[in-house]
Formats: sequence, C-alpha cells, structure tokens
Amino acid sequence: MAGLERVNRQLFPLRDISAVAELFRDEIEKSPDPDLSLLSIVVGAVENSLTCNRSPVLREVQGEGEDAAGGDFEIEFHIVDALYSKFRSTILGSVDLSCYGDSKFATRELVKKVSDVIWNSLSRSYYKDRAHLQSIYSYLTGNKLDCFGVALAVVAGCQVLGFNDVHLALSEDHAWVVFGENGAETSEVTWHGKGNEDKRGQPIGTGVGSLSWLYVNGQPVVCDRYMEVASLVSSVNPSFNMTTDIKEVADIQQQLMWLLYDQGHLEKYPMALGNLGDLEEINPTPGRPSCQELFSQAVDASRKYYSNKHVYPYTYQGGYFFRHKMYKEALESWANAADVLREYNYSRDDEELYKELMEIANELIPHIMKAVGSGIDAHSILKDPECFAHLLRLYDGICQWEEGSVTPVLHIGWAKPLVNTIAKFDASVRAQLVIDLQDEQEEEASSMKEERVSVKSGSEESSSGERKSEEQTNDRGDSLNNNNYSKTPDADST
Ligand SMILES: CC1(C)CN=C(N2CCN(c3ncnc4sc(C(F)(F)C(F)(F)F)cc34)CC2)S1
Repeated sequence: MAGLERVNRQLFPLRDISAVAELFRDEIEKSPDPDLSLLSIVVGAVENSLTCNRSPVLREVQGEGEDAAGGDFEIEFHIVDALYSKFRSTILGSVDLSCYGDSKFATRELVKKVSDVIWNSLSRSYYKDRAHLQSIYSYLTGNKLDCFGVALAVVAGCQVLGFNDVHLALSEDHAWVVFGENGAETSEVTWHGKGNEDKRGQPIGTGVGSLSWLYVNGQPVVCDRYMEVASLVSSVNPSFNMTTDIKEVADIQQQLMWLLYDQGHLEKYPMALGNLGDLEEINPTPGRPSCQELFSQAVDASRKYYSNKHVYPYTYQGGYFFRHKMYKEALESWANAADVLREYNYSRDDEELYKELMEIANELIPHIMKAVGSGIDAHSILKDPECFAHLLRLYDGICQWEEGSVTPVLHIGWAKPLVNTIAKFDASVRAQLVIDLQDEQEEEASSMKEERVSVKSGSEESSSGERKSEEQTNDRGDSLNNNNYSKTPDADST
C-alpha cells in the first residue's frame, strides 16, 4: 500500500509541529518501508512555506541575526496528494520496467535510467548553492535539486518502482547509491563539486580513487530506509537568510531527529548526531542528552562503525569546545581530526575539508592565542605541554595529508599563523619536546616511514602515527559546500 493511502488524513491540514511529528511517527513506526517521497514532500512543503514564502510585512518585523518568528503554516492534504501522485506518475511513466529484466534486484541500467529521469527534468541552469533545494517538494514545484537532493530522489524513485535494494550511501561530502544482492553494487547518481563531468552510472572506483576522503576510504554511511528518512530530516534547512533561522523549522527538525534517535536510526550516522548536537546547543531539550554528549556519540559512531575514517565528528566537537572557550579540549578534537587525515592524500575533491582546516588553523587557533594572550586562559594553555602536543599533532596530520599528494596543501598563509602560535608557547614547554626518530634499520624493513614526536608532560605523552605507503596517489574531483549539503555555486552544472 503506497504511503499516501496509509496516511492519517485527520492530521491534515498540517498546522503545527505535532501534526508533522505524528505523520512521521506513523510512517516510521507502523510501516516496514517508510515512503521517502511522501516524507520529503511533507517536510519540504513545511520548510518552503516557512522560509521561502514570506510576506514582506513579516520580514520587516523579523529581527535580523536571530530566530525569526516563523508565522503559521498550513499544508493541505490535496496539495500533498497532488505532488505525491505527480512524483509517482513521473517515475512510473518514464521507466518501462520490461526493459530491465525480471530480477527483483535493480540493475545498473535501471538505476542509471532513474537518475536520468530526475537529471533530465531539472531546470537547465540554476544557482546550485541555494538553500531549500534538497527535497522532493523542491523537485516537483521548481525542478531544482542540489546534489544530495538528486541522490535522495533517485532512491525514492527506485522505491516507487519497488526496488527496495537501492539505498543511499553517504560520505562527508558526496552521495551515491548501493544496490543488488547484499547491496554489493555501487553507482554514481549525482554530480560532485564544481565544473566536473558527472560520473553517473559508473561504479564507485575500487582503485586508489576510492581511498580518498571523498569516498571515506571505503567507509561510507550505507543507509537503510530509516537512515534515509534521517538524511532527509537532517537536510532540513531552517535558514531564512544568511543571518536568520526560522525557529519553527529548526524545532520541527529537532523533534523529528529525536524521534529517529529514539528508534536507533541515528546510531550509525555521525553527521546526523552532529547536526542534532548543533540544534541542541542552540535550543537544549530538557531531559535529553547534552549537545556535548551528542558530539561525543558522533565520534564514537565513527570509531565503532567506520574505522575512525570520518573527520567531521571531530570538527563538530572541536567547534563546540571552541565556542565554549574550552580551548584545550578543542585542540585535542582538532588533533584527533588531523589523525584521521593521515590516511588520505589531498586532492581537488577535498576542497570543502581544506576550507574547514584552514579556518581551524588560520582563524580559530589564532583567535585562541589572542584570547589566552590577553589573560582569558582557564587552562593556561601556553604553559601546558599537552596543548603544545595537540597543536603539533594537528599540524603533523595536515603535513601527512599533504605527503604523497600531487596537490599541495600548505603555503605561506599557513606558516605565518603556525610560527606565531608556536612562539606563543612558553620556552619551558617547547623545551620539553622530544623527537624520537625510529632506528634506521627498521625503516628499511618496514618500507613505511614512521616518526614519533612526543612532548613529555608528567606521565603523558602524545605521538604522531604511521606514514602512508608511497604508492598511494590522488584522485581528481571537486568539493561541496557542507553548510546545506549543496554544491559550490556554478551557473550551469546541469
Ligand atoms: C562540522 C561541519 C563543518 C559542520 N557541518 C557539517 N555538515 C553539515 C551537515 N552535513 C550532512 N549532514 C547529514 N548528512 C549528510 S550527507 C552529506 C553529503 F554526503 F555530503 C551529501 F549528501 F553529499 F551532501 C552531507 C551531510 C554535511 C556536513 S560538517
């Protein structure tokens, strides 16, 4: 039974958060196969009505730079019904299933066909970096989707066709699909980055290209239906403009995220836990885990399920500590993020991550140095050898990221803040730096260089890790803007 037939029509017209939450709860708790297009249309309609259709009068009274009063929304059943039918008929009307064999599993050709149907119905040229282009509501009412939205729409399209083996695979900066028996096959279905030929229809490379951060070294978040619901909720964007969020949209997103959290559907989804942490930091829900706990759960999930190959859990956590002036903890989180980087070679695919690290090294850490320099130094950072060790581990990780890459990472813009920062630490702290170079003979044997740096501080010492093997090379590609899942601006990438 399709999603709309089982929906509780008494809930309509949807006028408040609890009605939207009830509809999602029914779909998540009562259906073995939550209907992605239904849920994406509903939450996209709410987001659109509260953030996009603003009456000019309301805009004048809204305070800039804070949560604006979102006013009311009213989502009529017949609107959802019409859009839901439009999506289903678009997909069913464009794909002749007799052309794709009689296997109950999807084929590569089928997945590519669904991707083509979505792709060829998008507007010719639109600003891809815009917010609110992630939902099937946006696709149906404006023929616009961002790169995440295309991937989600392809999975939703395959669900309409009855192929429940097609699922969303997510890295920290790209999305694709898995399909076939045991989800053993992969396929690109959307574009990545700016000005790059899309690779739609191709499998995710198994060569060194798949060892890049873009494909998280073969450790993507492979979604089931419920985690796909979590991804569409996580992609809800409450922004009204660059400085103002609509509080109702954030509240709805937060409540839906807790609903999914309680059902265990965020357990293996570090970025969703991080997003929930951000929402809780702004507006804590009484009786719920703190945002700090959520950021820590995101780190644990990456370590437990993805061999600690994800960087963003540590940058979510480090950002939190920084905002709360917990500078020693922030340095440790950022050093832990850099330890993940060591495994990767830097390439054009990694521009988004590069920007994150630039901000940490060249803006946030200099800010900390200024703050502690002027006396706001709860931990006496500059006298703490462990902080110095975290700083060196951070930079050493970035250096190792660069090693073996065809594209350089560091330049003078990095060196100046680094030199200034190191110089801020007490000479007595710097004097404790002990660099143990591994014995030469061992180096030949292992053909992997390893160098240990430690800063003796009481009992503790911190050290850097293994070097990459020399044969790893780079892959090509570009980046995405991770603020709202959309890509960097490009006039006509589709
Ligand atoms: C710590 C940060 C710098 C703050 N926000 C970050 N986000 C915001 C939310 N975000 C996400 N949050 C949930 N799920 C996903 S799936 C995804 C993606 F795979 F890249 C996609 F689909 F291509 F856009 C991105 C992303 C991207 C990363 S990283």
